[in-house]
Amino acid sequence: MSDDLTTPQSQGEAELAFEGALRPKSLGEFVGQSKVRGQLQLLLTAARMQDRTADHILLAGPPGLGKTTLAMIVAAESERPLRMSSGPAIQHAGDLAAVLSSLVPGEVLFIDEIHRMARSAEEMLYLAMEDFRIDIMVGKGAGATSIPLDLAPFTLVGATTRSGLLPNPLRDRFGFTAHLEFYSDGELEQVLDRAAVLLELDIDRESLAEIAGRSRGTPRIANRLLRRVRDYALVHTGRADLGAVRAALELYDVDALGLDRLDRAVMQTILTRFDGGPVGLSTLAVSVGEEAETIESVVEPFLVRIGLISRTPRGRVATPDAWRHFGMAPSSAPGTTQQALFTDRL
Ligand SMILES: Nc1ncnc2c1ncn2[C@@H]1O[C@H](COP(=O)(O)OP(=O)(O)OP(=O)(O)O)[C@@H](O)[C@H]1O
Repeated sequence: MSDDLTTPQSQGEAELAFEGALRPKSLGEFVGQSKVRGQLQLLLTAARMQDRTADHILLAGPPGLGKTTLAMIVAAESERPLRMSSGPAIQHAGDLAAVLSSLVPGEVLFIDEIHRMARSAEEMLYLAMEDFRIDIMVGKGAGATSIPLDLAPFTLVGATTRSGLLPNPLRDRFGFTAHLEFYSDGELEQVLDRAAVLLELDIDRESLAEIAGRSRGTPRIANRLLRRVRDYALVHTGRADLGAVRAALELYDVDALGLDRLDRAVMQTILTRFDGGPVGLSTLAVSVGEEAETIESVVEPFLVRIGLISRTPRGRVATPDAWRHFGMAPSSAPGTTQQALFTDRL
């Protein structure tokens, strides 16, 4: 993926430090997702009242909506230590055994991108989640034996952008699955307001609303756009007002709907090369030179959500709103789309 300002994935050390400073530390500070907050609050309170570890929790949803933040909050609210790992870091059952066997009682284990864990580790995790026990294989072939190892009780918090890829036996072992939704503009305004206070940035409500409207329902993107607006105000205008917001976001190619370069490339491909679709995911990915997974988990949910494309059994189709947004008329016969009419409105 490119280094676009609107990429919902986190980008590098500087952003990690910035995000760390802005992360809400408790459920009370966490903006939006009120249903999930209520569900988590109940689960954690019940566990605390019975002095036991909370049930395992699966956090599902697109990147940048607060899964890591919620895992940290689960540990903080339960007053337990937190261990962080990720699916790509667990490529063998042994990697997982090393983590699990070193957990202290009650620890919260966060596994980000849990759908990318090795299959052999997944199987080890089933037993660990259910019985707090693993079987360690020693030796190979006919002489191999398995040695049972008891684990300290722990709470697993798994995060995934692709819950559909998790095998059922793993999904079933989570006591609770939280489905995180994109944030409303009003909720993003609250996220931005809180961030502006923490960054000591003087910015008016109208400007916050403008940034919120271009943030693709994603707090990570909202905070990142705010940072660029802060830079713009510092270098050019001296104040973070509506003019600075519009100029900064135009400079970074973020349009009025929050579409970025990749979104526009996808839409242009569907509209102009495939006459509005339907077009299959892999064809689309090849046409725009991007991985199918990125299109499916990042670009498409947003474009569907704002009503520019719809998914049909035969592929992705541009909606009438998409033709309108891009100032184009749908063609009546395939291959005759009037590309000359194309104006990529900002
Ligand atoms: N509900 C929220 N209220 C305030 N800030 C939030 C909220 N959710 C997320 N953020 C902010 O957005 C940023 C990204 O959040 P986080 O890292 O938790 O997302 P994520 O879903 O784990 O993303 P990824 O899947 O890429 O790991 C953080 O800086 C965090 O402070």
